[in-house]
Amino acid sequence: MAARMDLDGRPIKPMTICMIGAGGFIGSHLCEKLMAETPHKVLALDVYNDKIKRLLEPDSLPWAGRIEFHRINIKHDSRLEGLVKMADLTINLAAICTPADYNTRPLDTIYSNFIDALPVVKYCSENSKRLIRFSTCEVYGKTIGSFLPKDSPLRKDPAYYVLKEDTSPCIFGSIEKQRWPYACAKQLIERLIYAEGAESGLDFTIVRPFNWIGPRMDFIPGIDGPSEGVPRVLACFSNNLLRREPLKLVDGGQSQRTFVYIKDAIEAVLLMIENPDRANGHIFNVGNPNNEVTVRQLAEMMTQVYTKVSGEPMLQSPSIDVSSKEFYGEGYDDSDKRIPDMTIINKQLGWNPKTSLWDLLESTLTYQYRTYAEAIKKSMAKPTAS
Ligand SMILES: NC(=O)c1ccc[n+]([C@@H]2O[C@H](COP(=O)([O-])OP(=O)(O)OC[C@H]3O[C@@H](n4cnc5c(N)ncnc54)[C@H](O)[C@@H]3O)[C@@H](O)[C@H]2O)c1
Ligand SMILES: O=c1ccn([C@@H]2O[C@H](COP(=O)(O)OP(=O)(O)O[C@H]3OC[C@@H](O)[C@H](O)[C@H]3O)[C@@H](O)[C@H]2O)c(=O)[nH]1
Repeated sequence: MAARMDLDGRPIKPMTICMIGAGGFIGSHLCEKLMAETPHKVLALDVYNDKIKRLLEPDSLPWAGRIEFHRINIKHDSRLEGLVKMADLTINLAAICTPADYNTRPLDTIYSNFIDALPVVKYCSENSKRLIRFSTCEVYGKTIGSFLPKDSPLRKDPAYYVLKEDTSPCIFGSIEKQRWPYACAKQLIERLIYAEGAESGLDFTIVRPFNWIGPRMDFIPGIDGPSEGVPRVLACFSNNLLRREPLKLVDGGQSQRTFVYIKDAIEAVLLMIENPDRANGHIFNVGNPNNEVTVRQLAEMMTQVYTKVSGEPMLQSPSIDVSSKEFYGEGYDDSDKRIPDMTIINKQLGWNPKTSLWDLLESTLTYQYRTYAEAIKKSMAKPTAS
């Protein structure tokens, strides 16, 4: 492998990365990228490894010896400190991060996103190790514009909705709205890490992903996850399409999101990993401001793309409206609109997303169809117990 250069033209030294949550959606793509394109070594920590199994076996793989899986629950495992010490850099991805869990398991959500993340910060700080912490765009909560009267012309002014790392406030709902423990826990750990940087000199980078989507995201209920489980929207809609059910639009599907292709986003993370001088001390939005849709538009586009990749005809009524109470239960609330400001990541790392929403849905739904269509047909053909 030719020597890799950083953005300032210096050769990049091979490093050891302790990746916590490496078996998840983002972790699996990051491991794949690091194995295929870099000389770095990964200590992959997770409770599951299904999504990275093909990187771990067999021993003849070109990167064998550079990735090591450790089945560890970071809540209670004394091996964690030793693994952080062995690495040059720790990346913490571990979290409960599906909205259906926030209002139904708020305690687990707070523990997972704050309490369980504390020792990782402590070990990095005490041992002078660099930390890349995965936070979320949800720390912004709702936009300022959402509080303006519906007909206010200011709602069209980007100053009232574009989300900037260094100036936008974090606006959450009331305590009864249990959508927000996740965002609040993520915000507090960001503040703690920032304070460790200021007071103890911790080298940190905070990543705020804006709806990264692609293959291997979450699970398909009843196939590789619980039948009653509610994953994030990409997997919910994929499941509906695969089962030929209408897509469920929560509260009319009026909320807006910007979606970025996982492979574009991983490029940004690799730049952070390999350019510490440009990434340390920064908080980065990572998203695609050009891919904004309402959830209703997302449903329409996914239906069209799925029809193309599967060759199956569209349903007569491709979507239905459901209330958030019915879908998520009591206490659900929502972010209205999420457009990332890209100034900081552009200036520091020169990164820009490339893939359009149509193209990323086409490759993702092709993957979903190839991976799950047969298994779903078989499971639906089985007689159900009466
Ligand atoms: N995907 C996105 O668009 C998105 C958006 C915003 C924030 N994030 C953040 O990025 C990170 C990764 O997200 P993802 O989409 O890959 O989610 P994911 O659920 O696929 O991955 C999280 C992984 O962490 C592991 N994990 C959880 N608790 C653990 C513990 N106690 N010990 C060991 N492993 C544990 C899980 O088993 C899972 O494999 C999370 O912190 C999430 O909050 C993701
Ligand atoms: O079947 C569904 C699922 C979801 N939705 C809606 O689709 C939108 C997106 O829902 P997702 O489940 O993907 O999650 P959200 O974008 O709300 O939050 C996510 O944002 C960033 C991360 O930190 C987390 O991964 C998660 O909290 C929401 O408005 C939700 O109500 C539907 O209308 N129908």
